[in-house]
Amino acid sequence: MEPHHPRRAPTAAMDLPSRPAMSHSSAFLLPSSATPAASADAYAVVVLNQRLPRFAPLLWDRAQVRVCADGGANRVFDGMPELLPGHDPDDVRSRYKPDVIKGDMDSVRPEVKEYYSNLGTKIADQSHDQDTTDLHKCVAFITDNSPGSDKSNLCILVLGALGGRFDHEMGNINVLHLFPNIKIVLLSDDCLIFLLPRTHTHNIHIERSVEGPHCGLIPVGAPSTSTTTTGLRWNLDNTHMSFGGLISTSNIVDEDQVMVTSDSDLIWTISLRH
Ligand SMILES: Nc1ncnc2c1ncn2[C@@H]1O[C@H](COP(=O)(O)OP(=O)(O)OP(=O)(O)O)[C@@H](O)[C@H]1O
Ligand SMILES: Cc1ncc(C[n+]2csc(CCO)c2C)c(N)n1
Repeated sequence: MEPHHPRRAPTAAMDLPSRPAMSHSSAFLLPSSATPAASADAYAVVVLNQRLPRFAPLLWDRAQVRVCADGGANRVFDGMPELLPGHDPDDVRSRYKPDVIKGDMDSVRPEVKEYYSNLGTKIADQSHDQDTTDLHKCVAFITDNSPGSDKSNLCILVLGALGGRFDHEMGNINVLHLFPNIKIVLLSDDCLIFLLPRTHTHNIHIERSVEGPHCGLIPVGAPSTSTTTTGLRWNLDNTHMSFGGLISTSNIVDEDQVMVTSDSDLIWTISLRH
């Protein structure tokens, strides 16, 4: 094959109508010393009721808005001093003050609620709504309160979203599908997840110092008739994916840039390095 020829004729890509590109990067996880301009993009942090990931203080420090989902406030109250040994626990608590505690308020401890309320945190009790999860309520709050109609620059980082109770995990993944136009990243100590809406072709920049190599591409909401990728060890080429058939788990990123195009919304997941 002559050097300037493409490695493969673009038959698969032509089956999918062309769509605008969307870029993704996990630069928000880089330490301050290595932070490129891209990670300076504004983001909100939501803390859920699970053990705080080790990078919680870093993400909290750089966030524009900090929201605790109900019992997530207990995790900040107890967990931030634990993650910052050598600092005075009282100083840490007063410094890591949520802007809002939101949810049905059956998990936040009364003394925690009172402590933050006295510091000026807004307490939004939504115990009347037993049909939406606390994360759903928090994301709706953030989108409703972010200025302008164009939410494409808004990013929401959700801490403690994975691992633990499977019903909660699935509820958290459902929130990605409920807000397909908002960039929401679910995080744990071990991996991250976000949605790749079918409306776009996706360029995922891999931050190799903090993420990879294990990854997956999963059609949670609906089967995909055609998904095409580049940059993976096991690429898809106009491939059908469904539960009960093929889904891409235990894949590996082989390049710094992964491209994904699909006719269905897909979940992208990648391991985080310790
Ligand atoms: N074990 C978990 N795994 C994943 N996410 C969780 C887990 N526990 C809580 N969360 C998330 O944190 C949010 C707040 O948790 P909290 O325990 O306050 O909720 P809750 O509504 O009281 O839950 P439930 O009544 O079902 O126990 C939940 O809506 C969920 O998004
Ligand atoms: C079909 C159906 N299943 C479960 C619930 C319960 N539920 C869903 S979200 C939520 C609030 C949790 O903070 C609760 C209690 C429901 N309402 N409808």
